[in-house]
Amino acid sequence: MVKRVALIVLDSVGIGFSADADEYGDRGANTLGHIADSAGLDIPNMHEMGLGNIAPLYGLPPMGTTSAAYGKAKEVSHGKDTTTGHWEIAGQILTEPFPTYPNGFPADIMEAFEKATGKGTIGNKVASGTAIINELGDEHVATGKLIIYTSADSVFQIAAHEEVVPLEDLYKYCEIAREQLGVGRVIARPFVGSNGDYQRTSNRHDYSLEPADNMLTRIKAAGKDSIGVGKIFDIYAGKGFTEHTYTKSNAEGIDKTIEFLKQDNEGLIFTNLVDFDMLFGHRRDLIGYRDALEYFDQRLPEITAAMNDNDLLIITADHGNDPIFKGTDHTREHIPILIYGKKVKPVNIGFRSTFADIGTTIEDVLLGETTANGSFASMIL
Ligand SMILES: O=P(O)(O)O[C@H]1O[C@H](CO)[C@@H](O)[C@H]1O
Ligand SMILES: [Mn+2]
Ligand SMILES: [Mn+2]
Repeated sequence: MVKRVALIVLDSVGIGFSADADEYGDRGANTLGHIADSAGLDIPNMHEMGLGNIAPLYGLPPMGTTSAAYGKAKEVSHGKDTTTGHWEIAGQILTEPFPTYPNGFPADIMEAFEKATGKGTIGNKVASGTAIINELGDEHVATGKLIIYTSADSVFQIAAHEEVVPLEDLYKYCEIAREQLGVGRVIARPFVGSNGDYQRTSNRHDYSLEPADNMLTRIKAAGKDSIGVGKIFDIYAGKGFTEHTYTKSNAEGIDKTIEFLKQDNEGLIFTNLVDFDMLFGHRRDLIGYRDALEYFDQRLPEITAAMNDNDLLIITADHGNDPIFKGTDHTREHIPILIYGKKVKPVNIGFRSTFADIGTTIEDVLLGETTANGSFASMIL
């Protein structure tokens, strides 16, 4: 009987564009495939688990026998952002996409925000976060006006210098925007530096819309532990958790996951490792992305060593972010699924028709019931 599941989302680690990728301009994208092909990928642990059995990956040929069950899934929801991907994993499918603003936010939205915060704004366009703080940082420091920007995702991002706008104030302005807007996420983007040379800090904070009832709320309602590690808590707007901890890096996210695994808990430990996406995917940093994957793989044995015999470890992703693809945005891709556990049969769970099969399976094994079809529990246990 499975008492505990550790679910780790490698943020943006997609495994090839999906059939509907054209709708997103993403035909040809393949995050893992292109990294393996262009940079070489030395990840013996995930290879052994069956990563190369899911889809062709250069240098990672399919294994005859794998150490984990493996498969992949496609996204049904309309959207390719973090919130949409995570919500679908937990069982909530978005038929109406969150609104996006490819031409910046309309005047009425900006006026209402300026009025409620009492702050002026600059920017208001689609931008890369590291580029726009260097472009507009000096003006922001001189005038105190908040830098507002968005992307292909449904995001309202507010960048401000930590010494010009205290963090508390920045977070307050984000809360105001959260109340005013229907975007998927409002994101605080604090930075430091001077004279055209600015760097973001790890005090980023995300404000998501509140999800419907999902895997998390049902696990919590059943009296089990529901533990969030990293930005997981924010992605679900804090709904459905019994405990959570923020992290500042993939390394710390892995440390915290191991700490929780060593504790006496029962239920779900749910971790998001965002560096893949934030530091490397959006920056189109192929080598950085490759190195981050190799680092995770090196630490995988520490994670599995901290597991009890009846625990399950599920490694997956939420969308793609191919570091050699055009632009700097997410890519519409399938997600890999690896399921490891002492009692897991190392089978191919196939190509799942929705990310939600992951959450459905977790509810199936932890609660003994599901609210949807799609559990692969009977294949692996
Ligand atoms: O370029 P930066 O600021 O990293 O922003 C990226 O991060 C956002 C949220 O993950 C995405 O929507 C994209 O805009
Ligand atoms: Mn993401
Ligand atoms: Mn992202």
